[in-house]
Amino acid sequence: MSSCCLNMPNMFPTLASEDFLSSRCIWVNGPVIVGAGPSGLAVGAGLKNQGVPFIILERANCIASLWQNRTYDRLKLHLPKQFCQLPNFPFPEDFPEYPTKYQFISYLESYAKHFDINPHFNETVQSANYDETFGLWRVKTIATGGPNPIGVEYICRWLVVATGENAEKVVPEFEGLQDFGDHVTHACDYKSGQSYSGERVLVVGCGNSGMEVSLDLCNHNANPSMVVRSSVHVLPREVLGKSTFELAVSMMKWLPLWLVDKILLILAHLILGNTEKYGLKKPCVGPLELKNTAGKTPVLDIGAFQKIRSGEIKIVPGIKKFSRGRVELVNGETLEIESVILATGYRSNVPSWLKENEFFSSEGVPKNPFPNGWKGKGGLYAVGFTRRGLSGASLDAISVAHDIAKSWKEETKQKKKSMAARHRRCISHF
Ligand SMILES: Cc1cc2nc3c(=O)[nH]c(=O)nc-3n(C[C@H](O)[C@H](O)[C@H](O)COP(=O)(O)OP(=O)(O)OC[C@H]3O[C@@H](n4cnc5c(N)ncnc54)[C@H](O)[C@@H]3O)c2cc1C
Ligand SMILES: NC(=O)C1=CN([C@@H]2O[C@H](COP(=O)(O)OP(=O)(O)OC[C@H]3O[C@@H](n4cnc5c(N)ncnc54)[C@H](OP(=O)(O)O)[C@@H]3O)[C@@H](O)[C@H]2O)C=CC1
Ligand SMILES: O=C(O)C(=O)Cc1c[nH]c2ccccc12
Repeated sequence: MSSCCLNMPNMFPTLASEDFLSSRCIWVNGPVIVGAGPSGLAVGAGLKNQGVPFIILERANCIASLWQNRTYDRLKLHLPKQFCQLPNFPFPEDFPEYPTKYQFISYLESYAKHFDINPHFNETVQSANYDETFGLWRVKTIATGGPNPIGVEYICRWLVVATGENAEKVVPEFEGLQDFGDHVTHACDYKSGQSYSGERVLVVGCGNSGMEVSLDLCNHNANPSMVVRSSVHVLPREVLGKSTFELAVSMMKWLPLWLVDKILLILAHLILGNTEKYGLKKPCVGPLELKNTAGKTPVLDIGAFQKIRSGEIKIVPGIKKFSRGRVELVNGETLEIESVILATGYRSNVPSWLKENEFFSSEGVPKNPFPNGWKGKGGLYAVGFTRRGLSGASLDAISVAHDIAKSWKEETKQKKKSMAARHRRCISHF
């Protein structure tokens, strides 16, 4: 058992909270991990391997909810599989170079089963506070799995934040969007272009989501116009049959970042031609530098660019305003459209629940850059905020599980020693 119910007011009088609905307060003998995505599962696996008990709290009703509930049907990993597997459990050998989302989900299900990880589903963390007096975290949740929602409070020494860089969708405000009509969807709710067949669709945003949604729309006989309001790097997913990402990783071992960026841009030019000619202005900063500094992922093209070149995907500039069935662009052009898909990205939700501002920034990511952003003070940890996708999450998870296991073992040993001493004192009294 990793946790037990306590009558908290007797044990820690100052920790009891009047304004909290809950009748349940649970002491966790180990860390509380928030989020059962790849990051949370990878930390759980590392802790299991070292015999450390823990609990995982997950707001959804399943593991990897981003992948299961908030991605479209035809999604594939866009980095080769060796960069996407989690620690201590390789992908099955028959997986293709770029596994489908269903293969990835099935791998994650096997991962959880293999390490016997059983998250608490339907439990959303509402707040987490550090109690300086006791050196403990108080994590409050609402559990909605039963007939009525109940509040639960967990008390623990270690808190692992694994809620991801993509926890909430970004929905920008546009003038007149409320008058446009009902057909406005965020990319996280887009499943397939099937229901858009024959429609004129405005796709807002030209990151990997905007590009891949536009491509999928084309493949279902819809007519997408994609908004490029600033700039974007488009790289081919592969160069002469070899993954561009893998090539970049190899070059990074020998060459400085700026040079790798230059080489990537030359290769992209050789393979795709001049992308700027089609309205895809390039950022001033190179693709990897931009990923590292601003978190903006370059597009790894899987076919959208060909559709842009052929005119099947139309590129349009920024949006001025919407009206019923229409959008007006900053260049004065007006488009008649049936639907809007907002491929406008995601953000962290950490600031909404973690009461801490030393380790995490106001954007909800660790302030320290990679590789130093995984450990805060007072037993606080972060996994999966490196802007380095699944491989970054795996590296974090290994460091975090190792560090927690070390201090859990030390503290457990000390607790055992003091209990033995107390026991001896008791015996000597008789
Ligand atoms: C469409 C898409 C495709 C991607 N493809 C790739 C790829 O090919 N390769 C790659 O390396 N990366 C890719 N990424 C990046 C992606 O961030 C990682 O793949 C991965 O999902 C990150 O794992 P995570 O566990 O950190 O976050 P998530 O997968 O987002 O998991 C976080 C979990 O925390 C839960 N949660 C959030 N808030 C709370 C709360 N308050 N209480 C309880 N639970 C909470 C969420 O429900 C979620 O299940 C992609 C991202 C997107 C959006
Ligand atoms: N196959 C795969 O593996 C896939 C991976 N992903 C990953 O998921 C993550 C999220 O990607 P994505 O969803 O594309 O989000 P991104 O944050 O990468 O892109 C958001 C896009 O929306 C634009 N945008 C934001 N606000 C506005 C606005 N008000 N008006 C016009 N445009 C706007 C941005 O433009 P600007 O740059 O000007 O701010 C940008 O082009 C990335 O890491 C990506 O790599 C996504 C899809 C597929
Ligand atoms: O798909 C993503 O969002 C990722 O973060 C994967 C990723 C990590 N580093 C990169 C550099 C270039 C393109 C994708 C990635």
